[in-house]
Amino acid sequence: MTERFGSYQNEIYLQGYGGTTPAFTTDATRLEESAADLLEPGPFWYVAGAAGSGATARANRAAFDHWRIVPRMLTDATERDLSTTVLGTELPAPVLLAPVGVQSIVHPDGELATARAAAGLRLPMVLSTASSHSIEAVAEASGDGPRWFQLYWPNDPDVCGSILRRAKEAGYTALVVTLDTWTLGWRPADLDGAYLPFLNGDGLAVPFTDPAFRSLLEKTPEEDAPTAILRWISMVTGTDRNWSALPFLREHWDGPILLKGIQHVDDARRAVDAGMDGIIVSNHGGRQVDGAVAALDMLPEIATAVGERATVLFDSGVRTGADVLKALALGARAVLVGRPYVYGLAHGGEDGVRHVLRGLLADFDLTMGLSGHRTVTELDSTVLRRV
Ligand SMILES: Cc1cc2nc3c(=O)[nH]c(=O)nc-3n(C[C@H](O)[C@H](O)[C@H](O)COP(=O)(O)O)c2cc1C
Ligand SMILES: CC(C)CC(=O)C(=O)O
Repeated sequence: MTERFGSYQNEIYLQGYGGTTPAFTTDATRLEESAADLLEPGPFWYVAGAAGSGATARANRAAFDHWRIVPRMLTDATERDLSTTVLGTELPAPVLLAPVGVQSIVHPDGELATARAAAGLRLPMVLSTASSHSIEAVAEASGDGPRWFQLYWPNDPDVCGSILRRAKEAGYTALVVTLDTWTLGWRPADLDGAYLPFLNGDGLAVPFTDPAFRSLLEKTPEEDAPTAILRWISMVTGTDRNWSALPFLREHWDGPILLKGIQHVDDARRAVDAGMDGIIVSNHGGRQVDGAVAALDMLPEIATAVGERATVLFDSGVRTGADVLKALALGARAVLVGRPYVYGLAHGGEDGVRHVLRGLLADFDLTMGLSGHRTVTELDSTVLRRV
């Protein structure tokens, strides 16, 4: 029996006796609205924004509404165990923190605060290559907390090998390789504000602290930031890393590897045939291809095709406990959540991230219990109705 996450509900109600309420909302929609009041337009829209008309970001949310939970009664679900194991990492609940770069644009502590909050809850944080703090600094903040590393894949083998080595040495256990962002999608909100955080030097701590990357530069990033920034951007953009390059990653990483951004069942099969341990069904939160299919709509087909042979994770649009339940019932082993915890970070650093995550876990715990489920292994598509 793991911690009863639902008890956060009682904790909040009891605070009411002392005359206090949560520092900020527990509602996902209002959370985004209040982050808009808090942040400058540039950082807010960088986080909240999406590709093009936002059709895919909206579709990600709408897809959850086509599935409804069918609650069961008198099932003795008072004692629940939400724990699971994902590629050797034990999770108290099937939730990970999605890799989100440049977190210092919403709070100076950025990924350090996120790492502390995640570690306190024993939820894995997936650290982005575009982190505002170094691999090692975030590892230190994470302590003995579970941590994975996300790779934006540099086309220079020495730099790539060096970054992977550092991540491994710093205790990141699984590698997430993001495939859907080999160049940035068309993001009107950022374009209108002419806002791209990297050009201010945000999100470059990983390459700038990397000896192999630094050795390629005539002047250090401290002496000539623009040249270093452009060199890095050119290294991680482009499509010259392809399926046949995957063995390079295997040679340089001795833990599990997952491919993130898989949306087609044939790509899922290909990933597994190439020996990958897992995939993340994701459309990057609708930030890349406007008009792309909702990630949830592809999940059942992909999970059916490869779920026996590899670990299938899911992100893009998860906001509530019901969303977590639905994604698991449709075949995901666990979900990753992105923007909500970043809004929490904006509101209150480490405490803010913790509040958002505890809220999501409590909501999931109560939704599980009230729908009659004691463990996540009980969930399959029969617990849902398509409407
Ligand atoms: C501000 C921001 C930065 C992101 N940076 C990265 C990144 O560096 N690497 C990555 O793989 N995905 C990145 N993502 C995508 C997330 O990992 C995830 O796929 C997406 O946010 C999930 O959708 P959600 O925000 O609807 O939960 C980013 C997303 C946001 C909102
Ligand atoms: C391009 C990245 C560095 C950040 C990202 O993935 C995103 O903004 O969606």
